[in-house]
Amino acid sequence: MPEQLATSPYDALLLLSFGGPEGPDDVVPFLENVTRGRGIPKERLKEVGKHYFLFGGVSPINEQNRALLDALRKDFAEHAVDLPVYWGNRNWAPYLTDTLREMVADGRRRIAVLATSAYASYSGCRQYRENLADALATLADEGLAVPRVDKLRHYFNHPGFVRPMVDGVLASLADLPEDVRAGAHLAFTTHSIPDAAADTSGPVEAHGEGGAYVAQHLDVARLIADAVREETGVEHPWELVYQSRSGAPHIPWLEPDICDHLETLHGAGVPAVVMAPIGFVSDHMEVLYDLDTEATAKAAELGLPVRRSATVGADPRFAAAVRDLLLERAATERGRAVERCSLGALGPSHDLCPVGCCPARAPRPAAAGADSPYA
Ligand SMILES: CC1=C(CCC(=O)O)c2cc3nc(cc4[nH]c(cc5[nH]c(cc1n2)c(C)c5CCC(=O)O)c(CCC(=O)O)c4C)C(CCC(=O)O)=C3C
Ligand SMILES: [Fe+2]
Repeated sequence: MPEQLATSPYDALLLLSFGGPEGPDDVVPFLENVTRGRGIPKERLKEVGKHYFLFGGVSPINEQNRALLDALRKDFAEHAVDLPVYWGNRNWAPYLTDTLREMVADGRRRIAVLATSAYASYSGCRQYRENLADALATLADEGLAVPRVDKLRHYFNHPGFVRPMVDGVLASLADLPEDVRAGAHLAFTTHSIPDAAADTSGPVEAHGEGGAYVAQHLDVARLIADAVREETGVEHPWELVYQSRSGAPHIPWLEPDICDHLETLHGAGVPAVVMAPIGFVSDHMEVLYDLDTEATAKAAELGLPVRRSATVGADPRFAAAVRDLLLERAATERGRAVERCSLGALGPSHDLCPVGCCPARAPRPAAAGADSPYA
């Protein structure tokens, strides 16, 4: 096998995701799983439950992950990457712990993990690492062999993540009525998180206002806006805005919200907006409800033409990026110098989250980082 295709030391890839309900009876238990110990107001939970019921109690996220699994297996098969791909979720079946148990039963000892979250932050990175640590602790309690898990680096600035979104924004612009197209703004959106979580996101050196979370999103937004300008010859003004806020109103979260932003733009005479959900890997419920339903209704009320651009989902270029990240990390673990592909100003992210990266409010064990209790 040629050196660049060697997947050693890994014997499996694990797709680690959020999970979502697959029918009306799943919605409440799913929300209980998501919010356990997180202090989200009851009213907010009732509201979010309604979003799911509006779609028959089914989140699209699981189907999207199944499509991504297919895309990964196809890509690996076509490129002679002989590695089994598994799937486990934080909040719904197939649960992470069950998948890891199955992987151990299959003899997997060294696992590369791809999380369906591209950026730094407690919710997008450390929380997944805590879930991995909890699952490994359960395996250890059951007397099972504890596999080693390595989380692949953040891919927000990998071309296989950015380029499909550039195409998505171009398609949305092309879909706008011609008379408003040239004046359209690009509203890049991501999940709002508490200001305090943003400010401490990423390695300690990146802490400060907005932290790595905001800096990484700004870098991606700029990359996409630049590529769109190159392609269309039109300079579309852009902003990074937020969506899906939860938590108590007196706690500051990242702003402005997309709906307020649409109102501001409309008030300023902007003729059209493309909403580009760069914070998300697939068109899951946060996209379908918060953008396609709520923000789109807001825009209709204002008489503002909007389009929402696609996330990467199961794009073959994203699957190829995952292969690239996997082979890059495998080579690194074998002690080889390897090219680390990235676009933009920030450079490739670290492999191992350092101590103090994206801290939790209440410290808990987290796997796959410099402070991991596991080898
Ligand atoms: C940064 C981030 C991402 C992106 C990174 C990643 O993808 O991981 C993300 C993704 C997602 N968030 C999702 C769903 C939910 N998130 C919630 C709550 C929260 N999210 C937060 C942050 C994030 N969330 C935060 C700071 C909270 C507050 C509570 C807490 O500190 O934990 C709640 C509770 C109710 C509510 O308050 O909305 C729900 C139902 C789904 C599934 C969608 C589907 O079903 O299709 C996905 C992909
Ligand atoms: Fe969330």
